Amino acid sequence: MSFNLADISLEEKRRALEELADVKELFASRNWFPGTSGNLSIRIGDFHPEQFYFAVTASGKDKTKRTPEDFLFVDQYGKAAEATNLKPSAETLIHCEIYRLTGCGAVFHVHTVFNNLISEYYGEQGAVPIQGIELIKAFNIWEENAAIDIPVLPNYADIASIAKLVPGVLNDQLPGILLRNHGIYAWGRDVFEAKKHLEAFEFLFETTYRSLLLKTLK
Ligand SMILES: CSC[C@@H](O)[C@@H](O)C(=O)COP(=O)(O)O
Ligand SMILES: [Zn+2]
Repeated sequence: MSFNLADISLEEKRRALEELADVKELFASRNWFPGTSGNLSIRIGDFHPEQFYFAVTASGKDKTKRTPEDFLFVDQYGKAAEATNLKPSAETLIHCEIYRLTGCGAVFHVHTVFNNLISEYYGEQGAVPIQGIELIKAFNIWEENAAIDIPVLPNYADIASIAKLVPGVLNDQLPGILLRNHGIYAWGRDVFEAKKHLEAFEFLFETTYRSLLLKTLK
């Protein structure tokens, strides 16, 4: 089995780029890309763990702007799958690993104040424990008073070293991983689901932060 980027219809590629541009614009309006941080991707075409393609944000761009040079297509190794001067996100290998292991359709990464503070607070522990908050249902976990543990990985400078740790912490039930003092990776079947998951994680981080602070006032 082998296929090329050229085998995927222009219509599907155009739709993926438009969806990415729209969600990028929305997240930018929430100040979710401070200082050019963050990266987004959408998978296109067929999926086989050993071969797939996705559109990803180009590295180092001002992600609050909409330009013709915002995205490029890469393969399962994170290498450009077309002739381009653009460089894929420096963190593309983490997207590759998440796609390879989950077969999901979209991966979103943002740096926010709340996800950074919470990742450091629980960094040593290696996971953020959250229980009994309604929005856990956004992850399709419906039991009453459900408890989740959001994994926190060390923020190595070498992205390949972080990517190697992903299989060890991946949990079928939970579409997200924090990098310590860095940000969150959230994913889903498609853009709608990945966005829903990312929003739920951010809500849970903010709630956890504020509730820890409230407890100090007792
Ligand atoms: C400029 S700070 C952010 C980067 O170091 C990185 O963490 C990030 O999220 C964006 O990198 P990029 O290569 O633009 O995808
Ligand atoms: Zn980042």
